[in-house]
Amino acid sequence: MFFLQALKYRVIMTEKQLRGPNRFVSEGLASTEECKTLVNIAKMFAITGDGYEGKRSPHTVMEKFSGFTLNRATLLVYVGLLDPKYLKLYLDLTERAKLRIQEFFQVKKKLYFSYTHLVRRSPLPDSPTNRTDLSHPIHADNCIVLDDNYCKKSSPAYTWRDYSAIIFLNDDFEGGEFIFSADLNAEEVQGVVKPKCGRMVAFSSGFENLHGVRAVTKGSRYGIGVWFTHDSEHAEIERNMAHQVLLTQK
Ligand SMILES: O=C(O)CCC(=O)C(=O)O
Ligand SMILES: [Fe+2]
Repeated sequence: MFFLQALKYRVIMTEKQLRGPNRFVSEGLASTEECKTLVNIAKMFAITGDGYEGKRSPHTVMEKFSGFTLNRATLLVYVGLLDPKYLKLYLDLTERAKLRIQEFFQVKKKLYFSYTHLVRRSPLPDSPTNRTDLSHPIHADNCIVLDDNYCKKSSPAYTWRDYSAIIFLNDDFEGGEFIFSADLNAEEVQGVVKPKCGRMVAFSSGFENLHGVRAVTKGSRYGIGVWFTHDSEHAEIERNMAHQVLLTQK
């Protein structure tokens, strides 16, 4: 059902256009049908703060963040509230992302999923459309940026993350561009990625890849964040559970 449209996967931006190391943007990872399906599922099941320790607005007070974690998708299938084909699609799409990342970066060492998170970002009703804050301030994914020259690789940062990716699912909203920046204030933006169904931005998770998200000023932005690690201790156990649950559904 999900492969009605042949996918033409291709890398559209690399280090040169994005002006920094270990980063790329690709298209055609997901079909229109697949994006629509996942957006609809998220509309039904995303919960405020899911995957953000319950916080409604973890990155800016101007927006509401709702999540649909792999964990909850699995649970919903387990209790019979979600058709297993949707969990399978969630797994398949993110698996495709992993293969493409391994291919592009020529990853030789074993790579594990570490965390998978479908997120909706929506402006709160009273937030102005001309706001200048970011939906997600500039940060690195595996260390805490203390200043423009130093990133501390210690808790509460997810220090084990080696590669990061965002799979975008829609474009019917305003703002919400993903940006790579040379500095914490987004004064020197190196690359701008406009979300769109099937587009993916992927990069190594360290200080070399400072990034953030511009304010979402209208509508809702849906994307799946996927993080990978070489450290088996931090492999996503929810993914194994999801596969186990799918086996019992046959
Ligand atoms: O949603 C995005 O485009 C980026 C999110 C992000 O950088 C993060 O969650 O660490
Ligand atoms: Fe990030």
